[in-house]
Amino acid sequence: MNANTAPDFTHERVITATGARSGLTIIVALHSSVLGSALGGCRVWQYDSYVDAQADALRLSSAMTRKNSVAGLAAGGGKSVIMVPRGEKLEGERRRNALLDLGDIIEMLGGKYRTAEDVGTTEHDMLVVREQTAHVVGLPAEDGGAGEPADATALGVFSSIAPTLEAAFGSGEIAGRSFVISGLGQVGSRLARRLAEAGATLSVTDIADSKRALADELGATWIQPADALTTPADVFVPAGLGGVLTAETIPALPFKAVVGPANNPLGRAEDAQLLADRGILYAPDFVVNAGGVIYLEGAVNGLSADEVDERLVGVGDVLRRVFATAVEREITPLAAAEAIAWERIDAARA
Ligand SMILES: NC(=O)c1ccc[n+]([C@@H]2O[C@H](COP(=O)([O-])OP(=O)(O)OC[C@H]3O[C@@H](n4cnc5c(N)ncnc54)[C@H](O)[C@@H]3O)[C@@H](O)[C@H]2O)c1
Repeated sequence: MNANTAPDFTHERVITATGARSGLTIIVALHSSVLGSALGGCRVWQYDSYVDAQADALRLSSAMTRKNSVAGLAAGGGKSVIMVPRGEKLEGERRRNALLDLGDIIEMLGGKYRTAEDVGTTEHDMLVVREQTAHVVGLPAEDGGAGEPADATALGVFSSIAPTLEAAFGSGEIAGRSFVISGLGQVGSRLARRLAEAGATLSVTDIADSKRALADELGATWIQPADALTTPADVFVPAGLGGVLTAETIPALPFKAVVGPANNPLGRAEDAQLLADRGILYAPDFVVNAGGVIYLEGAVNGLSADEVDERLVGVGDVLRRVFATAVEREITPLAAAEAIAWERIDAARA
């Protein structure tokens, strides 16, 4: 995880606490509630220090503000992190205690922040959080919740592929295009299936060797994780963790476009310009991976499955607008997406 440099602090409120039951460091970062109650998942992850965990929470929560704004949701941005000591797996009673502690902290914010599952947490974890606070979404379907949003996220990313290909190659045709997918988790695996069905040529990898089975099933080429950024392809799909596209890796990237679900795949925002200088089209993460929050907000607001699907397919139209704005204003797609996000928030503030 790329958490070496502190992100800008523009947050409404951040609570960093030692969980009363678990003894673990828990961070709840409310970045903005201007557009409505903030929505952003809870990450359970190992960090070297609480400073790294806090930096990650700050970065992820401000990205949620932009994501929810660009997606047109009446929701602000926030995120929570439960820091797991190196070498420890958060399981059993300690996991339950940490999630109860998280619920207590979320409750302190009085509904200005709602959590959901994210990397390292599941819908069943959210049931535990709900014991302490009502401000949680994405509960299991059998408990009346919306369930895991990974399908929706994968559909939103898939809807972003054709606009990316159109902008990079002049045609949105997926069949015959080559992709490297790094990360075959909940979203990456579903996306890989959709791309394979659409006739893409896939090279895939994951740090979990067990994912090779999916590669075999889809007729994809399995590559080593270390080769993900150097295996030639039309498109790179970051679907693991963030911080992989940096001043060190960008000069040698053998791709024409980057589009994928991973949050914060760039080391720094400035790296968007390095990609543009190399003629590599970057589809901003928080635009293309908004499917999960679109789905969760849709469930909260009682939309039908068809209405939600329509909005998920609409992620592609939002991305087309981002690319068009970038061309019009002669800025990177990332800067264009930021501008669209902030214009909406500024208008709501005015
Ligand atoms: N799940 C969602 O609905 C959702 C929504 C928005 C954004 N995202 C983002 O998309 C990304 C993937 O989410 P997910 O829910 O599929 O998570 P996941 O934990 O299910 O999958 C991540 C996968 O990446 C693999 N991985 C980790 N480091 C890797 C590396 N260096 N090289 C190759 N593989 C690596 C892991 O082994 C795992 O299989 C994350 O960045 C997440 O924040 C997910």
